[in-house]
Amino acid sequence: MLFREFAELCDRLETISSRLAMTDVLAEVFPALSIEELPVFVRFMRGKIFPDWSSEKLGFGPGLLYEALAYVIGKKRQVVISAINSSGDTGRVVEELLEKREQTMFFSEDLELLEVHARFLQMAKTSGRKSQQERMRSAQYLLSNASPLEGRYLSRLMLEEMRIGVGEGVVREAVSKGFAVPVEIVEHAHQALNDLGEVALLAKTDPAALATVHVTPFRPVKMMLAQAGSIAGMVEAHGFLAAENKYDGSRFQFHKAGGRTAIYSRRLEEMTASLPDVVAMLSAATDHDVIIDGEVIAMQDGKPMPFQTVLRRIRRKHGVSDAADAIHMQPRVFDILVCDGETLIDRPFSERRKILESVMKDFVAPQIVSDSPEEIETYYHAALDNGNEGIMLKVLDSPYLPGNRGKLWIKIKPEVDTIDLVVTGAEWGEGKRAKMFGSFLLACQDENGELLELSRVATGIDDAMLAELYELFKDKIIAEHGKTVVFEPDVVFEVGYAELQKSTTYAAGYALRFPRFVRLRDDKDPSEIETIDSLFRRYGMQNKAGQ
Ligand SMILES: Nc1ncnc2c1ncn2[C@@H]1O[C@H](COP(=O)(O)OP(=O)(O)OP(=O)(O)O)[C@@H](O)[C@H]1O
Repeated sequence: MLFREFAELCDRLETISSRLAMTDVLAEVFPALSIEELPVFVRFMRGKIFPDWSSEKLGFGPGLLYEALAYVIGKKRQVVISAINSSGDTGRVVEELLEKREQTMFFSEDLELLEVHARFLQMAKTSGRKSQQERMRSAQYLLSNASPLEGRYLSRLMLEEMRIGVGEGVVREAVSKGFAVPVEIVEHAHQALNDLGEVALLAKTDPAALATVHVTPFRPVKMMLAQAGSIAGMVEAHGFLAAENKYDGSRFQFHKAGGRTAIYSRRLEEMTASLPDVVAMLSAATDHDVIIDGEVIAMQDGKPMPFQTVLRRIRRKHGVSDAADAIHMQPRVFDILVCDGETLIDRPFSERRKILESVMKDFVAPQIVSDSPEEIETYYHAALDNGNEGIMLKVLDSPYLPGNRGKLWIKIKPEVDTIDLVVTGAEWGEGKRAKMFGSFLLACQDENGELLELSRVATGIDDAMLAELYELFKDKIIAEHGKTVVFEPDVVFEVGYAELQKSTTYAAGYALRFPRFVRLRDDKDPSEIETIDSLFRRYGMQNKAGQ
C-alpha cells in the first residue's frame, strides 16, 4: 500500500461521522492488506506506531517537526511556528505549508506505508549524541517526499495524534466484520494482547487462535478499573462480596518470567528503573512466573503517606537509591493475571485470589468476604481510619477485564467533588514567580477525544508544587506567545470546584467556579479525563440538588 492511499483513506474517514459507515470502509480495506501491512495500518489508524503495551517512543516532539518542516519548505522556523500558533491543527498547517512550497523542493518519490513505518522504527531506535540529527534527517526525508495531504498525516503520526475519529471500538468491529470473527472474540483478544495490530493480524492468519490468546510476560495489559457505587447496592445485587482497602498509592503491574522482572504503571510505562526496591521485594516474594496487579504505597511510621509522595518517587530518574532510602515503598497485591504460563483472566476472582495467596509469600492485600452491609460498613470506616482512600468491593465470580471500568469493581470513598482534566497550557507567573507557570489551562474531552477547554486553575498550588510543575511541564511546551504557553496535552490534574456554570468563554460550554488544584494525576492517561457527557450529568445533578 502506498502512503498516499493511506492518507486518502484517512481524509475520507475524517468526513464520515457514522460509526457503521466507518466500520464498513475499514472492513473492506483490512482483508486486502498484506500480513506486513495490516498491523501497521491498524496502529496508524489509531495514531500509534507501536503496540499499546510497548513503552517505546518515537522521540519526536513538535520542536523537531517544526524544524524539519522549515527545512523542507525553505523557510525560517519562526514562519512555521507562527502558522501553527494561529491554528490548533498542526496537521492542516503542515499540509498548507507544503502546498505553498516551491516545486523545486518536492522530490516526488512514492512513499510506501511500510517504508514510512520502517523510518519511524529507525527514528525510535537511534540513541546517543547524534540521535536528534538522525531523527531530523528521517523527518526531512519523509516530508520532502510527501504530498501536502501525506504531510497532514505524516505530521499527525509523528506527534501520535491522528484526529480522524476512528476509535478502538470501530477497529474491533471492522476486524470482526472484515474477517468474519465474532466481535466478542476480537474484544477478548484485544484485552489480552493490548495491540489491535496483532489482533487484526491473527484474525487474518489464524482466526481460531484468537479465541485462545494468552496474556504475555513483558507486554502489560490495561488495568481493570472501578465505578463508584454503594455497599447496600452491591450486597443486594451479589450477596457475598470481597472487600479490600482502597490504597492511596499508585497502580502497578508486576511481571516476572524466566528470571526477568519488570514493573509497569497504570499508563503502562515501564518503571523498573525508578522502583528497584519494589521490584526486588515482589520478586523475592514469589518463586513463580507471574503477572500481578497491585498498588504501591509510601509508608511512614506504619501509616500511608500522601499519594503525591509516591508519584514523586516514580517520576524520579536520577538518584533513585537516595530516594528509595528516603521514601519507603510497600507493594500491596490484589490480583493475578498469569501464573506459570497460564492465563487466569477468565477465571473467577475468588479462584485467582486463592492462587495469588498460594504463590505470594508476602504483600497480599488483606480482604474480607461478607454479605453483611454492616460488617462492610465497619470495614470501610476502619480503612479510612488507617489512612486509606476507602474500600473496593469486588464481585467474587468476576473475570479480570483489562481496561474495563464496570460494575464488577466498585469503589466506596467519601464524597468529594473533584474532576480530572488535562492541562493544555499555562501563563507565566509574575514577580518572584516569573520563571514558573502561574495559572494552568484545563480541558475535558468530547466523545472523540477532542479536547475542550473549560477553566484555568491557579489556586491551591504551593511553591514546592509550582517548582515541581515547572520541571514537569518545561519539556512539554509546544508553542509560546507572550505570556501564554501551549503544552502537549499529557498531564492530568485533579481539580476541586464550588460549582459548574454555563460559559460562553470556554469551548466546553461550561466553566468551573472557584477551581482549585487538588493533586497531580500524572499516573492517569489523558484519555481518562472527564467527558462532556459526564459534565452534562454533573451539571444536571447539581441543579437538581440545588432546587
Ligand atoms: N484493593 C484495590 N483493588 C483495586 N484497585 C485499588 C485497590 N486499592 C487501590 N486501588 C486503586 O483504585 C483505583 C481504582 O479506582 P478507579 O478506577 O476509580 O481509579 P481512579 O480514577 O484512580 O480512582 P480515584 O480517582 O477515585 O482515585 C485503581 O486504579 C487502583 O489504583
